[in-house]
Amino acid sequence: MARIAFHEVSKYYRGASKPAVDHVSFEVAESSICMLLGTSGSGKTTLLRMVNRLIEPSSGTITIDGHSILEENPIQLRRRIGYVIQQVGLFPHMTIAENVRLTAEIAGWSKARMESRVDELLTLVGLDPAEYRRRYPRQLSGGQQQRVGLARALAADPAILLMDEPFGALDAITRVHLQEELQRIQREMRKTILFVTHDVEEAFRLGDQIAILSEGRLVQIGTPVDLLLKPANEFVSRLIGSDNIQRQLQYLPVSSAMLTGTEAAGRYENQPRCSSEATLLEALMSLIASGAHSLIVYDEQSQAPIGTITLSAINQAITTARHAEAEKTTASPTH
Ligand SMILES: Nc1ncnc2c1ncn2[C@@H]1O[C@H](COP(=O)(O)OP(=O)(O)OP(=O)(O)O)[C@@H](O)[C@H]1O
Repeated sequence: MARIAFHEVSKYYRGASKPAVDHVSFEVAESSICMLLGTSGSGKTTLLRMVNRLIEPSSGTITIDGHSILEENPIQLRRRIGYVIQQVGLFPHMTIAENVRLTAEIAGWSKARMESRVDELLTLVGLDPAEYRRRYPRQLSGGQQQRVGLARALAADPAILLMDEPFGALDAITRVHLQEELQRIQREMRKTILFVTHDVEEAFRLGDQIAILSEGRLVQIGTPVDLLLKPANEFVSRLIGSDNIQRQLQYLPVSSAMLTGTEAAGRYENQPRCSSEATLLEALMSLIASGAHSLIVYDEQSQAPIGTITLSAINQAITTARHAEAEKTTASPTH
């Protein structure tokens, strides 16, 4: 259990003319990933670090499962919250196993349990324990060190993970590998994750929800599809590139372009199939690969046919979204 709720949270740093975080309210559902996305200085890190009380809010409340974190001892609180940062921060004079074990020790695991736990964790993050447990941090690449950072954060089995640009310093290929690893681990572990990034692609790839911040304020929060289909204003639209064709294909569901009823009538015979949960890109690839004029869209749960999808319907959906965006931009030149 770990639902995080922010209620009217603000942070004023001493001497600053504006708040770093300004009356922010939203919730992160249990076992979900919420990405904090925004330009530099928008308050992402400040908001994140208020959850484990490395920074105290000036006003407002933060609750975990309905209980205010301000009423909890900060040390106890941090024991049940994993924290991963870009600089990793491994102890250089300790082996990898010792670095990971330290967190498990703090959490009070028995000695025997700890040994197997370290190996389990290293395996979980894709490092062979036999090869890596005796190495020192300097003998690991940046990506491998970040894997250890994740293992260490998971060592005490926290329900919550706070991640602050953990993959920001890695090259693009390693970053995608680690994002995929995190997705795999999350399918198994179901943590509640708050993840700071300024990389839109990363936010879309990992986020169940994306919270968009600007100048300390929460501008919009929603699923990647919500943001693509209904960006709250031009700032959001520009930030996420809502008119980016590739992004639309990658993230919009088949349902946003599907033909139903009379439009689709008579087309259910002998056509290749496509799941209702597929993306437009997956549908497009199937259309190209099969050479078919259309695909029958099947409901993922009931397996009943619910419509069809064609190349021109996909084109139409994307064109409509782009026109809607262009009209919005013309109507409201400022955000
Ligand atoms: N300790 C501090 N004292 C005073 N001001 C601070 C402090 N830490 C951050 N700030 C200011 O608060 C604002 C928000 O900073 P924060 O680091 O939370 O933003 P961010 O969105 O995480 O930025 P970045 O992506 O560049 O890390 C910035 O204007 C920053 O200068």
